[in-house]
Amino acid sequence: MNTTLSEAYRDHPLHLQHIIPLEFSSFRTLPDSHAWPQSNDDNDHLTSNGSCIPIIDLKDPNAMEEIGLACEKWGAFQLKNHGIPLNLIEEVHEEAKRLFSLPSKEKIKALRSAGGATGYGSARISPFFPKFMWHEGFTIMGSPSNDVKEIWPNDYKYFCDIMEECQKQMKTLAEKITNIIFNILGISKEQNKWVGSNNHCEALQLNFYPCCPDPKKAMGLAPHTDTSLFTILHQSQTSGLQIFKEGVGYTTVDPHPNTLVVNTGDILHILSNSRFRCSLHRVVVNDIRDRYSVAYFYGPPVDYLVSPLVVDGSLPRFRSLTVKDYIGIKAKNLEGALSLISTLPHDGN
Ligand SMILES: O=C(O)CCC(=O)C(=O)O
Ligand SMILES: [Fe+2]
Repeated sequence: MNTTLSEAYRDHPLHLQHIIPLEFSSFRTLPDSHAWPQSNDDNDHLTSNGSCIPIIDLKDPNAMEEIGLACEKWGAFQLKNHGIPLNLIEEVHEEAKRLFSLPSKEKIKALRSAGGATGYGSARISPFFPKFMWHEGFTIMGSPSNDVKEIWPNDYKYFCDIMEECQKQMKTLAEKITNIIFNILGISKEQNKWVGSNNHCEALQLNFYPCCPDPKKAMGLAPHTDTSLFTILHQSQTSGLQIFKEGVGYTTVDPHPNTLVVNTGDILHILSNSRFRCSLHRVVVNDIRDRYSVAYFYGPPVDYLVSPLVVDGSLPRFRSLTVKDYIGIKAKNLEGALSLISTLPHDGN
């Protein structure tokens, strides 16, 4: 399965300039290549503006109802009592720290290839923006051992074991969340036989946002929505993730150590016929501390036909298409992808 997700990306190669991150630690000032035009809403860096996404206890009897409301209102929620051991998450962050603190010439040994999916490199959305991001990442689809062996020939196994365990635990949690969400939407077991099998799409993404000399002008991760059904994310104790909400603007998601952020993605937005938002989010950086996050992207297999769920005689707002076709459209159009498959004129929502 993972090979097929990698294959879906192989058809859309990137240029090296959009894969190789800067050697960030060697810059005392922000290079022009990474200086973004400032907008008014950038003034609220690292301040929570009062309105925030709900924290939901997975063990609460009302969890299902709260998840439904959060997906409708925000396209995101934070989850506690999620079942993933905190020490495992901490070890993932420790391993990420071990990897990202290496000099560039070491990390480059595991560079994602132009048409590749796994490995070290800049964010996949980079080519869509005029400036570069203050970010580096490591993407894992399947086992990362071949790439990590290039960096640590005699010491790659611990990293791989931790990442594998993390993917396993994330998958179990993702299946629980999917069952809840499909229950809310009234999607039958027949339509979701892939849930709980090994026939699904998943990717683990380690993100690193180094401390930045001029954070107000820099961008950690530019605004985007995730392509997945949903994404489960853990951020280190440094804030930076912001979610956009109509009428509110960008809202900082404050980190809580034992809480995971769940962001709904494009596939869920299409499946729910726009009932659930796909959260537009970005990451801002700071000049005090490095920031790490780990994201687990989850969704149906690449050959799954994504068809909007129509209820009460409503019309489908998107044409049906396979996950692979959607990945292809998104790889060429990023945020324009939803509008391109919309059945309504001038509407992607
Ligand atoms: O670092 C974060 O908090 C967000 C990461 C993210 O949005 C992504 O990896 O798609
Ligand atoms: Fe994201």
